[in-house]
Amino acid sequence: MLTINNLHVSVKQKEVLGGVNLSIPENEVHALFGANGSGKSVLISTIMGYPEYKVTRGEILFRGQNITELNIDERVKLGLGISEQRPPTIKGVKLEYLVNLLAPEKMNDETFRIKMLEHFGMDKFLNRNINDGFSGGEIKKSELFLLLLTRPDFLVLDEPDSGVDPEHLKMIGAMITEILQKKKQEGERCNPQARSSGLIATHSAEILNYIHTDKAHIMLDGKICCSGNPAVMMEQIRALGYSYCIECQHANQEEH
Ligand SMILES: Nc1ncnc2c1ncn2[C@@H]1O[C@H](COP(=O)(O)OP(=O)(O)OP(=O)(O)O)[C@@H](O)[C@H]1O
Repeated sequence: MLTINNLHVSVKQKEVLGGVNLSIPENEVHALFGANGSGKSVLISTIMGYPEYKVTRGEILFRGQNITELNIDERVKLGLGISEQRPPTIKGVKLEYLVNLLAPEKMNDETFRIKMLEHFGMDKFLNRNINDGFSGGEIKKSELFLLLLTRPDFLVLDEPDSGVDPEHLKMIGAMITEILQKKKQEGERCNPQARSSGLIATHSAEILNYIHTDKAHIMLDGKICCSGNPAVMMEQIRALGYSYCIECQHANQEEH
């Protein structure tokens, strides 16, 4: 569904991604690990088309279409959606305004109001400016809530578990699972196996206790250096740290 070929990205004339290759098939959710500054957020921002990140080489394909040169809004219309690591505070714009803009019919839908607004505790935030004075966990919830309204076909999440306590983590996991539920087409029977695809950057991998991920990748110095089973990889990172990835990569380079 998403294919990235030899992606090189610069910011302020400095190369920060140096040849990323990644492929995420339909119905799969992948995890992205990597030390601080390894390039996870840059990769995610480039997938979404944030203009400060300049693609100098390579391409991003979404469902076979080259989206490398498309604007953010064009990518969103094609079905990409993001929850940012540090979303902005928007003073003067109430959350309710965005909800009405994105999905006006939902506000009059009783099932939605009970299931989504009350269950996820979002009703009390509707009347507040977006993210203004929200706690870290509340910001994550509010981002995911907006994604729940649009249910993108491909979800990009930048550290949805950072700064979230264990109880809220469970709720964040439930929200992500709900977003990933494939939109049911009219007349189509619900297939619980069918879900949207996604890429989740995480340090702690705590969120992966609540969401099934099919594969994980480790970023090192602006490249994906390793891919494999998410649980096994996280166990190795916990035991050996990212310095082991550096040693492993050096050993591989010498071998070749
Ligand atoms: N706007 C920017 N201006 C200058 N450098 C940037 C900018 N955005 C990213 N970088 C640099 O790109 C590199 C990768 O940053 P990135 O935010 O992708 O790391 P990360 O893997 O997400 O780290 P963390 O886990 O700490 O969030 C870093 O060296 C960072 O300083």
